[in-house]
Amino acid sequence: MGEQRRRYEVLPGNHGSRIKVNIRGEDILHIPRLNRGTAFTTEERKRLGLVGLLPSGVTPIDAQVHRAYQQFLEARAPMAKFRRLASLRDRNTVLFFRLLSEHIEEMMPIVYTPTIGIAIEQFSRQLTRVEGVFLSIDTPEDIEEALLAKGRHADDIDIIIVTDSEGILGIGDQGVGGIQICLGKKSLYTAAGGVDPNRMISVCLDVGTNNLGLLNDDLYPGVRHARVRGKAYDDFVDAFVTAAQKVFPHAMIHWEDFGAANAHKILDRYRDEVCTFNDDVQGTAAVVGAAATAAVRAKGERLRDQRVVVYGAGTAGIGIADLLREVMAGEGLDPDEATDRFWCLNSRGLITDASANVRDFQEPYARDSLEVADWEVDNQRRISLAEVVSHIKPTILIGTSGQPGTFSEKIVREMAAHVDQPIIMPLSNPTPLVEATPADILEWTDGRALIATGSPFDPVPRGDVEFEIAQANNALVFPGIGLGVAACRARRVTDKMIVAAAEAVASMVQMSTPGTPLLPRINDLRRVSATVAIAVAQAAAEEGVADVVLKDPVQDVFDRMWQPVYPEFILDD
Ligand SMILES: NC(=O)C1=CN([C@@H]2O[C@H](COP(=O)(O)OP(=O)(O)OC[C@H]3O[C@@H](n4cnc5c(N)ncnc54)[C@H](O)[C@@H]3O)[C@@H](O)[C@H]2O)C=CC1
Ligand SMILES: CC(=O)C(=O)O
Ligand SMILES: [Mg+2]
Repeated sequence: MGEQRRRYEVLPGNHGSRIKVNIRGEDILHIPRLNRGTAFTTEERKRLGLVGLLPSGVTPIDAQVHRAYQQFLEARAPMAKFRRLASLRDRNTVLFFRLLSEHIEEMMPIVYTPTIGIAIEQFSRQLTRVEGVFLSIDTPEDIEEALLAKGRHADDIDIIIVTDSEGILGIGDQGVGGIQICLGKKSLYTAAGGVDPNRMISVCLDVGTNNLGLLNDDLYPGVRHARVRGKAYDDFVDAFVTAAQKVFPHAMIHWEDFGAANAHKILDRYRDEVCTFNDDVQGTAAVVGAAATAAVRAKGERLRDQRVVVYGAGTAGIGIADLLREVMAGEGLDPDEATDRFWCLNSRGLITDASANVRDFQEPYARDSLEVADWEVDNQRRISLAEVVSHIKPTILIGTSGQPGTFSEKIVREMAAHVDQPIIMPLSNPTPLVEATPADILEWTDGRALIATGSPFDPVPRGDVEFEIAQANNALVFPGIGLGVAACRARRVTDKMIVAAAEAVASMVQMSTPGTPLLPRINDLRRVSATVAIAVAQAAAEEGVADVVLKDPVQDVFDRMWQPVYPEFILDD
């Protein structure tokens, strides 16, 4: 097996903080998981052959964190901060995660949305060493070798985060630059969910790109042709899943930012066969399900009584509708009644049974065209959001369209004219793509709206109240789902496990005073993730898909969470 495996081995237990090493000297400083820079004590330097390779002073980790944080602050622009953090991550794993964990609210917008969107767009220009596995559709025979090249054994990997980069956030096709979204998600799996960073790999399926800017850029490092579609694409994905299962049979495959045509299709193709999870479909659904549940509870209502408009009926939007529908069914609605609570729009307006090019996963939500026969259409023959809002008087409005500013003042005021506390969630990322800003929504609703956004927003002061804005981002749930799946060795990720994650998050929300957010705060991510993990593992056991039954779920999940502390080295002779 690979070189890295032989050079060191993370021993089980103790939160991943005992490591057997059989290398000495400079090699240790070059492996981020082993390196601790000037924090190596004098004694360790002697044992590990590091004498003379570092300045003689010994810096405790707290001082290192302080220094790294000052360097972070000195970097002004978000991308400069991003580069600082990426470079630290590539030098010293423990210090990077200690810093990130201690400043998660401040640094998440750098390692994740919105700054990650810029990093992805600038990938070709900013290219440095990137961690990850790149699989090319032009050489599918190399897939297994490439997965093995990471030097990990069958049991070493819990999560494979994979993208084909067609639908990166709301910024579309980004070619191999999409690997950065996998790295951002990977950082959060560890910082929030305590998944050992060595137990994950990031994969980019390079199937070409239809981004003409990239195809015409000499610096673009991906395969230089248009996206391959159809059978060749499906066969490539299949070859990847087969190889991934063979090489890492216990790993959950996390799909990220596939295009609308493939995301639901791939999930449906594999969900009953392998342990697999689509973050945009299921992770987003769980967090929005939690926010919606918390909001209706605060209003003393139930989800089954809501009228829901989904603006942007793609990967995320329909995932959300599917989950809310399942919760409504759990509250006693039959499936048709539950489906009838949704009005979904795509770029062609309201989806009806007369709409063209309706995708399979959207079809259940197509409205009866007779019901809307006398509604007005715009000059492109579409039934617009404004028209839907004025007829339906929705209680919940969800934005997953990637279309900035589309929740206009007129639309929001119209919604608020009929509903006491409208629930409005403009979820599109990164920040510039938000359908409406929280400050505007609060202004247009006289502070009555209950809001959650996909990217972070500052609190909004209004009169005596400061409104904290919930961040309804799948980051609040996917780390806990991955942790829970790994802890109980789940063979599948079922809908009930996703609903359990949503319920776990909703149960942590206390909306006792005006202005409190609809979801737990980002500072609380580690506790949220552990709570989600326990709920997911319990649901997996109830569903009969867990290979390991947790005897003491709290202790078992906590024991599994990797902690950013420098490891004890056990020397191999
Ligand atoms: N907050 C969160 O956790 C998440 C947020 N998102 C965000 O949601 C947005 C969409 O992402 P995906 O669902 O993955 O993309 P997608 O491409 O699968 O779906 C976008 C949908 O929006 C529709 N659309 C486009 N223009 C429209 C218009 N003018 N009016 C109405 N609908 C329109 C498209 O037809 C499509 O159905 C992105 O900005 C993404 O960042 C996605 C996943 C998670
Ligand atoms: C958050 C996320 O997964 C997205 O915007 O695609
Ligand atoms: Mg995504």
